[in-house]
Amino acid sequence: MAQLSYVSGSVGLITLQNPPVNVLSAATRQGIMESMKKALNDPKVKSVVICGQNGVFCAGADIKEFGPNISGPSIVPLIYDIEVANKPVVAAIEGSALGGGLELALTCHYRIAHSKTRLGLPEVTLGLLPGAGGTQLLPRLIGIPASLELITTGRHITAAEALQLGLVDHVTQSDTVDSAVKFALSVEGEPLDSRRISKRPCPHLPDLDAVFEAVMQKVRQKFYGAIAPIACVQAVRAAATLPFSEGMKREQQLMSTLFTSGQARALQYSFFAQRAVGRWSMPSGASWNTSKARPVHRAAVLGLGTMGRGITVALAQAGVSVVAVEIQEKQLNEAREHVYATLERGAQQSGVSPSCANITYSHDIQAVADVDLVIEAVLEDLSLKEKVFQQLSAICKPGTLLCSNTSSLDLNCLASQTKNPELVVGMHFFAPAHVMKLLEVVYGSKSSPEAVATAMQLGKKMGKISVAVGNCRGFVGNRMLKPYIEQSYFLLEEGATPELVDKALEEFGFPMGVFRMSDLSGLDVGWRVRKEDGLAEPVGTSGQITRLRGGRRYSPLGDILCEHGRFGQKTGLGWYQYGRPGGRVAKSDPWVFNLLEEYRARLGLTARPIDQQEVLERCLYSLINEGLCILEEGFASSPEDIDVIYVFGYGWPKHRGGPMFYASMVGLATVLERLDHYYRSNPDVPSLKPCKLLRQLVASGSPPVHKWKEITKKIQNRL
Ligand SMILES: CC/C=C\CC(=O)SCCNC(=O)CCNC(=O)[C@H](O)C(C)(C)COP(=O)(O)OP(=O)(O)OC[C@H]1O[C@@H](n2cnc3c(N)ncnc32)[C@H](O)[C@@H]1OP(=O)(O)O
Repeated sequence: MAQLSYVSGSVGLITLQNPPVNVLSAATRQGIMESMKKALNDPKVKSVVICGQNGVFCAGADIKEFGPNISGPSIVPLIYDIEVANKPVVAAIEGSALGGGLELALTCHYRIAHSKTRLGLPEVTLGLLPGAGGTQLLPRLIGIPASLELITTGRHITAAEALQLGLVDHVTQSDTVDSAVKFALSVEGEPLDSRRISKRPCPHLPDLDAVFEAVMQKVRQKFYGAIAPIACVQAVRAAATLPFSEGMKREQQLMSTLFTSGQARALQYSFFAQRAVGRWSMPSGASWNTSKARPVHRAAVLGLGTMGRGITVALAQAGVSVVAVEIQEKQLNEAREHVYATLERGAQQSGVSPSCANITYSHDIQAVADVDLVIEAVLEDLSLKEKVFQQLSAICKPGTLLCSNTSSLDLNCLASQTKNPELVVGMHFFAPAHVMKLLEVVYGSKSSPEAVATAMQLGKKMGKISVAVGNCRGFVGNRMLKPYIEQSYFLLEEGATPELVDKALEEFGFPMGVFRMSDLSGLDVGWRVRKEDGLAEPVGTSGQITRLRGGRRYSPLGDILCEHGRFGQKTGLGWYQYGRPGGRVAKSDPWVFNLLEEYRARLGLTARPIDQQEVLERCLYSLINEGLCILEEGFASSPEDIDVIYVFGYGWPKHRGGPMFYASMVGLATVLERLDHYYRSNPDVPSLKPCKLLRQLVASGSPPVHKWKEITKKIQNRL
C-alpha cells in the first residue's frame, strides 16, 4: 500500500499504492509509516520524495473506513513524524491532493505540483473539518482569509492558484516525480526549521475579530443549518489565536463532535450516492456495465427558449459541436446573443477561452440531418412535440438518438411518432441548464440500453450528475413534488399562510419555501397542466368552489391566483408581491391574506393554528411516501437515485442526505405513524396513504437505506 524504493543514489521514494485514488486506508497509513521509518534510518538516504501511484497523489482519508472502529495508525501522529524528520521530505503532487492527502503534503518540507493537479480541503463537504492538522497548518502557510475561504467551501484549486497562494513551492509541466527527485537532491543537507509549517506563526491580521465575525455570519447564511462550516471557522480561529499544540487540541475536539454527527453521515452517504447513480440499471436487467455508449461528436438542440439556450451552452462548454435550431428568426438572434454572452461570462470566470466556435445556428430543422444526437427543447405541448419527433425521425441520419427535454410528458407517445422508438430517451435538464448539476435520463418502454448509456455518458461529459429513471408522470423529481405542493395548498386552506409554510421549509434547509419557489418558476406552468388534466376549472361568477375533484381533495387556490394574472415573479405578483414584473424580492401581500380569509369564509372553513412541525410532516412525509411508491413501482432503481435527484435538482439540504436518507434518520416507523395519522383525518388525499414499501420496510425492522433494494425487489416480484 506504500512502497519504498531508492532513486538517484540518495533519494528514498515512497509511492502510495492504493488504487484508484490512493486513499489513506489503514494499510496505506501503515505502509507510509514503515517506509518513512526505513528511509529515515537508512544512512544512504539523504532526502525523501512522497508520490502516488498512477498519477494521483492522494484523495485523503478513506471515507469508507469512517465509523466507530477505525483500525491502523491514526493520521495525525503519522504525518507529524514527517514534519519532524531530519531529512528533507518533498511531496510530488499530481492528479489530486485532497483532504488528508493535502495535509500529508503540508507536513512535507517542500511541495512540487504538476500543472494539472487539483488541490483542496473538501472535508467540509463531508460534514467534517480538515482534522489532520489542516486547519492549523494552512493558515500558517497561506494566511487566514485564504484559508477560511478554502476550508469553509472545500473548493478544489488549480496548481497555478496554489502557487499564487504559496501553497506549493513549484509547478511543473513535466514529470512530477522526476522534478521532485531533482529538487530533493538540490536541498539535501539544508536546514529544515524554516520549512516546518507548524513552527511558523500565523500571519498577523489586524482586525481579527471583525474578519471572523464577518466570515461566521456569511457561513451561517450560505450553509444554513450546516454545522461543519461553523466548526471550520472555529478551528481556524484557534490557529490564529493559540499556539500550534493548543490549536491542534481544539481541532481534534471540534472534529470529534463532527465525526459522529448525523450531518456527516448524510454528507458521506451523499458522496457515495453521487457515484452510485452512475451504476444505473433498467427493469429489463440492462445496466451500465452491459451497455455501451455511442460517441456523440455533434449534437443538435431544437428550440432555443430558456432551456434550449442553457443546454446549448452546456454542450458547447463540454466540447461538443452543436447545431442550435430555432424556427423563429427573432428568437434565434436573441438566443445567439444570449448564448454568446453566457459563454463569455463563463470563460471569464473559469479563465479558459469561450467555446462559441463549437456552435452553428440555423432556423431550418433540416440542419439536424447529420448530427449524432438531438435534444428537443420546444414548448411543453404534447401535440407540438409529437410533430417535432415525426419530423426528426424523417430528417435525421439513421441511428441518431432523439432526446426530449420534456419535464412531464409521456416519452412513449413521443417515441411512437418515430421509426426507431428504441433511439428515443428523455434528457430532463433543470433550469438554468448550464448551471444545475442534475440530469434525469428517462427511458421509455422501448428505449434501448445503448440509448440510455449514451445519454448518461453525454450528461457526465457535460458535468452533470445523471440519474436514469423510468417514464412515469413527472418522472421522479416532479412526481414527488406534486403531493408536496398539494399539502402546502391544503395547509393554506386550513389556516396557514405562505410565509409560515415557507419559513418552516427554509428553516429545514431548502433555499426557498414552496411558495417562493412557485413564484420563481411561474404559477402558470402548473395551471396549464391542471387545465389539461381537467382539474383546474374557473371559479366563475356563481362563486361555487368544489374541493373534491375526481374523488380526491383538490385545492383551487393556485388556479385562483392565476385567474387574477398572478403568475409569480414574472408578473410581479404571485403568492408574494415583487414590486414590478421580474422583481426578485418577495414581500408579504395583504391581497393574499384577504383572499385566503374570503376563501375560507366562502367554504365555511375555520382557520386553526398550524405549527412548523405539522408543515414539515405533511409536506415532507407525503413527498417521501411518493418517493417510496416510485421505488416500489420500479421507476427509480434505488433510494440513492431519489436522494441525488432531490439534493441536486430540488434544493433538498445536502446535510440531510435526501428524502429517503432523511426518512431513515427520522425513523421509518415514525414516518409511517404520522402518515397513517394524517391519512385517517384526510381519507380523500391518497398521497397520504402509506405505500406498501413503507409498511414492508417497517415490518422488516427499518433496515438502512443501502439494504432497501432487497425488500423493493421482493415487492416488485410479487406485483
Ligand atoms: C483525520 C481525518 C483526515 C482527513 C479527512 C479526509 O481526508 S476526508 C476525505 C477528503 N477527500 C475527499 O473528499 C476527496 C473525495 N474524492 C474525490 O473528490 C474524487 O474521488 C477525486 C479524488 C477528485 C477523483 O474523482 P474521479 O471522478 O476521478 O473518481 P471518483 O470520484 O469516481 O472516485 C473513484 C473511486 O474512488 C472512491 N473514492 C474517492 N475518494 C475516496 C475517499 N476519500 N475515500 C474512499 N473512497 C474514495 C470513489 O468512491 C470511487 O469509488 P467507486 O467504487 O469507483 O465508485
